[in-house]
Amino acid sequence: MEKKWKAAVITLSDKSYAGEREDKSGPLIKEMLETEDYEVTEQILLPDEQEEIEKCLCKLCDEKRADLVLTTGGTGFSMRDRTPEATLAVGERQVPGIAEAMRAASLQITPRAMLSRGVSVIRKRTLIVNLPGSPKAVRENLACILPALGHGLGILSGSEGECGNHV
Ligand SMILES: Nc1ncnc2c1ncn2[C@@H]1O[C@H](COP(=O)(O)OP(=O)(O)OP(=O)(O)O)[C@@H](O)[C@H]1O
Ligand SMILES: Nc1nc2c(c(=O)[nH]1)N[C@H]1C(S)=C(S)[C@@H](COP(=O)(O)O)O[C@H]1N2
Repeated sequence: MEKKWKAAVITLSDKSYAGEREDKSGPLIKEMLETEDYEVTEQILLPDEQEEIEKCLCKLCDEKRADLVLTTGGTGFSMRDRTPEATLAVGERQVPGIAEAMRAASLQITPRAMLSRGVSVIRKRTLIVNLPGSPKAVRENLACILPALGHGLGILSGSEGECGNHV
């Protein structure tokens, strides 16, 4: 059956891009999305280069018209971590609640959750969400937001009008 949402996944990792470490986080996101109502149409691996990240995000939103773009990696304190800056640069509207929810849930697991600077924004009809880099963090953060994403994507795409008080 055709999936409802078109999703793209970008891994930001200098090591994986250089072939020094297998990217496990991008494929994990794809697997988690595909157990739900998402088709992952693009899976991309990039180094932590802000300009490249911005170009890629714009292309996925403006040309490919993805409903959802999930990034993994580059949200920490390392000097080359620029994913939030690139995301904010292309975003038209901020969605702070998604990052707030992920950090709140993750803080129940590890105090290091506060070290992720990840953000979430809307550009045109696409929602972009930054996830941290490790597969463990990806699993925990994505599990936290997945139950609410579909409703937001429905409103963004115009296929769902009202915001009812569903649990
Ligand atoms: N894409 C990934 N695939 C598998 N493991 C990852 C990935 N990204 C991060 N990790 C794991 O999470 C740990 C911490 O993530 P962090 O983003 O600091 O990695 P890093 O190796 O410094 O990043 P980079 O690849 O950009 O140099 C890494 O040491 C690695 O074990
Ligand atoms: N749920 C959850 N969130 C997490 C973690 C984790 O293990 N679980 N790791 C944290 C750590 S150690 C860091 S440094 C930040 C940033 O990760 P990044 O630099 O790989 O993007 O995410 C944090 N968020």
